[in-house]
Amino acid sequence: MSAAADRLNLTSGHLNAGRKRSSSSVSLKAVEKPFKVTVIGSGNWGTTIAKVVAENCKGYPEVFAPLVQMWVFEEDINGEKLTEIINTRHQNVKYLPGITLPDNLVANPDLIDSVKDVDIIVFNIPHQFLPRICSQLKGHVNPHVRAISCLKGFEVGAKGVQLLSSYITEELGIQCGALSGANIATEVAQEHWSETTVAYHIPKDFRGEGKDVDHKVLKALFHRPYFHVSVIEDVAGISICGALKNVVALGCGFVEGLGWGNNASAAIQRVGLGEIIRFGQMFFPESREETYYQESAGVADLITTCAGGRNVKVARLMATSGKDAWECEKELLNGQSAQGLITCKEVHEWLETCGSVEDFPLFEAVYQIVYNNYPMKNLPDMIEELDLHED
Ligand SMILES: NC(=O)C1=CN([C@@H]2O[C@H](COP(=O)(O)OP(=O)(O)OC[C@H]3O[C@@H](n4cnc5c(N)ncnc54)[C@H](O)[C@@H]3O)[C@@H](O)[C@H]2O)C=CC1
Ligand SMILES: O=C(CO)COP(=O)(O)O
Repeated sequence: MSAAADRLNLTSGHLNAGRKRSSSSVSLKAVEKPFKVTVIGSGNWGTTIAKVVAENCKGYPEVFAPLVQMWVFEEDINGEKLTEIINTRHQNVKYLPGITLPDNLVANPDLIDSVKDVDIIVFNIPHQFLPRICSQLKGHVNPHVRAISCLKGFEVGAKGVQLLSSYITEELGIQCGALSGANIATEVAQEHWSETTVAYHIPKDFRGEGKDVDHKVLKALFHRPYFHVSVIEDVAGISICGALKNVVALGCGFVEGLGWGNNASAAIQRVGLGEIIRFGQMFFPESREETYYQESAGVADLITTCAGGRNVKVARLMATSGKDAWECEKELLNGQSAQGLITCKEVHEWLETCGSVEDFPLFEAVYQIVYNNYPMKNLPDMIEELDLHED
């Protein structure tokens, strides 16, 4: 095969604005053995990312095995199995209705079978389910498998606060990066243009170009004409922002639900961005401050989530109805998860453990409103008081 024929060109037309990141035009060598990919998760974002990945695996058979499996937490939908509906009608009628899925995407209810002989696992489930999924997968995943986590959250436990990618690496012994960005799932599924950030460290046991997953392979796996990918190294930075912007979005929902308008929402986002960056600097010093400003996973994700995500909707309903968070989540989301409700508790527990609650007054205020019924209208004072205390 000639050098030219042996290379694959993926061009996005996406400008690199002088940042240190992967090129938008990827020249990719055909690989020794096409990578087999499985997506674990089939919710709103899980199904959307499975669609993206399946489109690329079909489009680049020199690089990826065309058939992509999606592990589905099986459910009965009006007497039919969700997996059967997906495999026959090519729609996830519960979590991504109205979107046709590629026919090379196969739903599998058997977690262990779905990762058999796989090279790349894309994790995409609500983060509260990750520990159980990892414990089930233990012993069934080869150490050379590579992974990307699309989850937004942290794992807080005996080991302190952990990135979910690090948790996957520790539990399964596999290298894991992250994908995070300003990506409301339904907009991506409808193929409206958006950007995202993938972050991945090349592991010590990297087997070489054409044999192992590198930044070019990841770009080929996720980049679509409607979904522009930048690949960087800062796994911590993109993961911290992805997790914490959900907490900030709850704060925005409270002030919007109270009818305070755009100025109040912008104030919450300003304070929130400061706390996100401080959290990164205090607990993940390897994260890079420029990631928060320059990448889709940074301030852009904060803006889109606070404008139209599920967390903001749940918090708005809490404010307008007086119902608690769990009732509002149930009423609005039909089985989907507002991850900020769990993350604000995990963050509170971690900050309490290390005596840093007062350094994060917004995160603390959101926690107190969700779990201890503090009045939302006191939010400005809760932030202000703690700010003064800090001085
Ligand atoms: N939906 C969105 O717009 C975006 C979501 N994310 C993140 O992606 C991650 C996954 O979110 P979604 O796919 O939207 O999930 P989702 O919020 O739609 O959750 C529903 C999923 O959870 C599954 N599930 C329910 N009980 C389960 C159990 N016991 N064990 C395992 N799975 C169970 C359901 O089967 C379904 O697949 C989250 O961390 C979220 O923050 C990131 C970007 C965008
Ligand atoms: O992460 C998201 C957008 O990037 C989605 O946010 P919500 O979970 O609040 O819908």
